[in-house]
Amino acid sequence: MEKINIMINGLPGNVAKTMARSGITDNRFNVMPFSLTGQEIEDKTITIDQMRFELVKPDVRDEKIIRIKRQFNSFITIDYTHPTAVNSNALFYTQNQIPFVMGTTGGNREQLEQVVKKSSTPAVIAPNMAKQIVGFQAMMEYAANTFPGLFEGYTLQVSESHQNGKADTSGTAKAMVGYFNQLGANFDVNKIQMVRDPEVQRKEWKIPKEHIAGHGWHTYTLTAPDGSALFEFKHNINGRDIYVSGTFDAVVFLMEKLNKPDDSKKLYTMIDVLNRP
Ligand SMILES: NC(=O)C1=CN([C@@H]2O[C@H](COP(=O)(O)OP(=O)(O)OC[C@H]3O[C@@H](n4cnc5c(N)ncnc54)[C@H](OP(=O)(O)O)[C@@H]3O)[C@@H](O)[C@H]2O)C=CC1
Ligand SMILES: O=C(O)C1=N[C@H](C(=O)O)C[C@H](O)C1
Repeated sequence: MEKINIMINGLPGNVAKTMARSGITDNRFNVMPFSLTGQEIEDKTITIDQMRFELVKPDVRDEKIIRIKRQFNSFITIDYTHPTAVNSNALFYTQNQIPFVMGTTGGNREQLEQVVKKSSTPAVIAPNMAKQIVGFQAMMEYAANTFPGLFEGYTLQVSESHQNGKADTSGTAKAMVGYFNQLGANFDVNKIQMVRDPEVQRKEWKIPKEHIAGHGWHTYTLTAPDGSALFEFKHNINGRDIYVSGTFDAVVFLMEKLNKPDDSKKLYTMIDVLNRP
């Protein structure tokens, strides 16, 4: 089978690096030696496992992409950049007809979805690519659609802990709140408790020392009005390796969609990817 060209955007960021390391050794893919990066990055290149990537800043990307597209006439992009870049990057991909997997959280999510829906460019967008978490989301979606109001009157508490540099509230937690609200919880996403203090993470949350710099821990607690019942759901992820497999499945999924050009649907989630036959 022909290798799929992938461009991993967001280097030298943490998740983009994890994707690059795994992509280089995955024989389904040909990792392209370019990565969209932030305007402030000073280095012009970065080397990962002996592969050199040219870092492409926002002010030169319009010109650069013409040359990249000449060199690689078909490719799929993976975006693990910054919440402030989500909407402009999605616009860039759709304008240049580059199918993309958007793992980056934050930005204006409604606008993000609209841009894809109105375009001719397919994309998989999800705040969490860990397949086991996506499976949990699918269960929540089923419950929300099948038993709306099941937790009417219950009080919901949501807390999430991530590495200190994380810029936004957990996108996963926000998505989960959507399901809990369908189940009757009546919770405002602005009430999600964000923990970014390494000392609290180590001492109170007992997050292993070696993962303080890279983790995503989430707890959702539902308490009955009279306190007689409590339901708690947790997903605690150390490191970033778990996101690789789902992201790469999403790339393969998009490639299959591109090979079926009659499909008018353009916007997909990781639940669609998980449901792939
Ligand atoms: N969907 C999922 O499963 C997962 C999603 N994520 C999300 O992925 C995103 C990245 O996370 P992480 O790697 O930890 O973050 P980092 O801050 O480590 O990396 C982000 C990188 O993106 C760069 N960047 C900034 N602006 C742009 C731009 N316009 N175009 C391209 N690159 C840009 C940053 O540069 P600079 O430093 O100059 O700003 C930085 O190098 C976050 O939104 C995070 O929540 C993370 C894990 C899993
Ligand atoms: O920034 C992270 O690290 C993560 N971000 C995603 C989110 O905001 O939900 C997914 C995961 O929690 C890791």
